[in-house]
Amino acid sequence: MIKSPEQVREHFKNRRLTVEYGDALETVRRILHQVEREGDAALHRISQEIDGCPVEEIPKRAWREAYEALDAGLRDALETARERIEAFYRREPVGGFLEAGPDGVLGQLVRPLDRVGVYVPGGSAPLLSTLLMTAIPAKVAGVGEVVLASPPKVHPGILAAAWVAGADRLFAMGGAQAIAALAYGTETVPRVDKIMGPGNRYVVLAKREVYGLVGMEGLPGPTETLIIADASANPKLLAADMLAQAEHGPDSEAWLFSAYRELLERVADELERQLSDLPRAAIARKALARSGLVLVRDMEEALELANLYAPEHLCLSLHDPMAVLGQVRNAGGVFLGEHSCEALGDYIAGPSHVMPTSGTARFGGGLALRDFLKVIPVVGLSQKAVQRLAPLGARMAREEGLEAHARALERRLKD
Ligand SMILES: NC(=O)c1ccc[n+]([C@@H]2O[C@H](COP(=O)([O-])OP(=O)(O)OC[C@H]3O[C@@H](n4cnc5c(N)ncnc54)[C@H](O)[C@@H]3O)[C@@H](O)[C@H]2O)c1
Ligand SMILES: N[C@H](CO)Cc1c[nH]c[nH+]1
Ligand SMILES: [Zn+2]
Repeated sequence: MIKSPEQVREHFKNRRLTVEYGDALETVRRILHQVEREGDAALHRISQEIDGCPVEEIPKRAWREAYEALDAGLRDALETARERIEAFYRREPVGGFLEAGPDGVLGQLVRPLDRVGVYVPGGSAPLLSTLLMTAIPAKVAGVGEVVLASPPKVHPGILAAAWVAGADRLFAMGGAQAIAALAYGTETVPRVDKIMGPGNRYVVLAKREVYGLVGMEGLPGPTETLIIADASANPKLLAADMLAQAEHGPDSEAWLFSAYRELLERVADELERQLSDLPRAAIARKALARSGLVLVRDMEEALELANLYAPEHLCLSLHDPMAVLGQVRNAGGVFLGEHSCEALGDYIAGPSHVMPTSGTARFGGGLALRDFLKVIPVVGLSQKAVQRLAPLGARMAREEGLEAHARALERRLKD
């Protein structure tokens, strides 16, 4: 069960979108094409075929009723999560600038997106936390309209979370057909400017296919975690944290790297013990079979492999995690110390749990306020600056063979 660094290095080097496996892409393209061409008729038909019912919009009245029916414990949890997520994103620095200098005015306007679609997974579990973790930052950013999509039958917890997050509309639709509806628009579903949120292979592949027609924050897919542990770590907590991500789906991954063989052996035993009464044990076992325990030489090798893998979650279950934080280059999010576990990040720590997977943390980060904003540069040069800069621009234009550009610049020059 314990793997060597050599066994995993090649796998890590060749990592690609997990979602590409199988024939899902063909299915996704067919669904996208049908919804683009036929609108609502195809959307309802496909939803009926795959998810057993047509698409419907769920009115806000039903969200409020679901919220009012919550037990006090869940209501408190959702409200506390909302406060913490909001407070976190209010701290993100995103301001533009407009500065008058010797050359006139230069700056950047920062504007929220008009309409954003948020996909809330609901296939294997109703991820109401994902709704909060995506719709709340959208609202903090000032997005005009937040349109939610989640597979039918929508769980009451998702309706309540929509109410807590202050979203605008909610459609019971899932998978590639939901992404198609949000990207192309139909008679009933409004076309959005950007689609945010994670999902399974159908959702991720559909997002990738419609990129360009709409924006997106990235391609967050099946969850993954990589823990680096030293001798100070508690095997029971390590096993619990691995299982917390492995239970998401058979295509999830949960890795533990340590230079302490005895610790890995104790975690292996502990995994078996904890799996014995875990409701989603069968799913978790499949995920663990794709990942597992790795005996590394030392901390340096652990960090080198972690940066190569670029995990969604990097958990530093170390006596002194701050000592190695500076060496982390590729990760969706970092969790410091065994108490700051990833499951806290999933629900209530503050930062969104929507993070890059399948190695996309090499070039993308966790969901941020700026994902909901556009930056618009502003140019307002003075006459004096134009006299100095236009000849230089004209010279560059002629080098590019663009005479009209050069002349447009030279017409600004005063004798
Ligand atoms: N990276 C992150 O930030 C993050 C956060 C939360 C969840 N996740 C991941 O999101 C994923 C959620 O997946 P899920 O399946 O539970 O929910 P989902 O809502 O993403 O997918 C369910 C939908 O998939 C479609 N579908 C299923 N089988 C199909 C088939 N054979 N053909 C066509 N369409 C099909 C159906 O329309 C269904 O409604 C999990 O892998 C989880 O790990 C990631
Ligand atoms: N770990 C998942 C992906 O980051 C998010 C999640 C939602 N609910 C529980 N967990
Ligand atoms: Zn999780």
